[in-house]
Amino acid sequence: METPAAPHSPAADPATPTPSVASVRTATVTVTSPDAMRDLGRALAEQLRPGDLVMLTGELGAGKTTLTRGLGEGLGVRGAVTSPTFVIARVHPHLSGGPALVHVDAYRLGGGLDEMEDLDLDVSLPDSVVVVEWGDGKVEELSDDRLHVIIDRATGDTTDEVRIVTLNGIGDRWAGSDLGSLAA
Ligand SMILES: Nc1ncnc2c1ncn2[C@@H]1O[C@H](COP(=O)(O)OP(=O)(O)OP(=O)(O)O)[C@@H](O)[C@H]1O
Ligand SMILES: [Mg+2]
Repeated sequence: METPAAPHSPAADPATPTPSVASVRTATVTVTSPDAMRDLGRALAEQLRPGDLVMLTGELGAGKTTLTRGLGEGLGVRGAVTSPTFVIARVHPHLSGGPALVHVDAYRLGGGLDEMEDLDLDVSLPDSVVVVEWGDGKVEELSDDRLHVIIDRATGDTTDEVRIVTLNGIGDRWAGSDLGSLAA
């Protein structure tokens, strides 16, 4: 991954400062196919680290699981990511010592945090990347910091495959993040 030039870089002209991408903590990406959604997941995985919470918001069939599939591929975890409909959470261990992916379908999780901890997942959440579908209003308390990903179908879309994906990094964790690079 490219490192942005330091502010004092001799190459930078002080008269025409370029805005620092490091401060971007929100981004909007237009995704035009399921494959592109997967690619976005792979790219996003490069920015994730152990302890991160990713909350996915979007209607039925928006593409939450498709994005998570790309995340799993990008992270390098075991097992294909599928819809966790019949289990509340599925753990995908990392293949070579990195963070596991914990994929949660919070739809039937009534109480939120307490139940999540009661699931007895046999994995340490601070050492994992936790991705939650249908978690709005239920899992925010798991962490002060979270990446909220909102997937909307484009209105008036004729192909029915266009999605507008908005990423909002919330909390100190995301303050210096480079989400803007995902929109490139
Ligand atoms: N741009 C796109 N991104 C993602 N999926 C798309 C896109 N265009 C079409 N699709 C299709 O929409 C469906 C998305 O399914 P997916 O399981 O990822 O949605 P979901 O948001 O997880 O749904 P659920 O709420 O049921 O869990 C797939 O059938 C996929 O092929
Ligand atoms: Mg899903």
